[in-house]
Amino acid sequence: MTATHPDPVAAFKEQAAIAAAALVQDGMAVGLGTGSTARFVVAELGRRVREEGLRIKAIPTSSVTEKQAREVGIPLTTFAETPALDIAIDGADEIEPRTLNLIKGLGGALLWEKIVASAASRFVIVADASKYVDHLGAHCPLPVEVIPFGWENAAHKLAALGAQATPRRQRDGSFFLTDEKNLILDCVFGPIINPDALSTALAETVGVVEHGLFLHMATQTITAGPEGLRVLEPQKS
Ligand SMILES: O=C[C@H](O)[C@H](O)[C@H](O)COP(=O)(O)O
Repeated sequence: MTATHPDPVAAFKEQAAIAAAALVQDGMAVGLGTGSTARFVVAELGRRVREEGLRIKAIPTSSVTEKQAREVGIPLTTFAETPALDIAIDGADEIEPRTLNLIKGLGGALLWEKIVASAASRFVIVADASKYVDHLGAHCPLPVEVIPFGWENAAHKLAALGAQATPRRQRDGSFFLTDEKNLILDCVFGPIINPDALSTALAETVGVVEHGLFLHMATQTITAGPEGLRVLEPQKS
């Protein structure tokens, strides 16, 4: 299958997605990511299930992806049935190319995404080449999922860590709610020089359920851009 999308950035996403979907083999348990790039992965895996008889079972990372997976005919499983996954394939908002540390969650699915990624032997990221940055936080806010009760208190604590924290809202002004009915605080930290320290501080913040720093998790990134496909693995420090 080759990428066909008329929009060039979407075509790069589709190209990366098709290359990553080719890593999935018969019998695998697969984590299905969320977002505009992961959407192409789910579409391609669905095509392989229908046209090539690929036998897989999958766990989706959001209700949106679950709906798409059902529509394209991918059999779903649960962690009760399948506690470990062979591979998870997902998008990213920012990628640090040396470590493959990531920011994820601009689509609001970071909590289920991190659970699924942590259950997978291989965590493959698909993206267009514009997602590479020198330092995480350079362009994107860091999404932080917090429980609704006392979210202002959590925002205050995040401000003390250096963030400008804004609750994500929908077009009608109401709060955006995650699949777990939590809120997202979009936190502008600027370039994050020590992501490990920030990750630890966020994990210790009461009221924070999870955050969008995915550190030391990605085993491979597959990106596509004007220079073609690029496959990276984390460099040993
Ligand atoms: O919550 C959303 C996810 O982390 C997405 O995988 C991420 O935002 C990348 O999405 P996209 O492929 O649409 O840029």
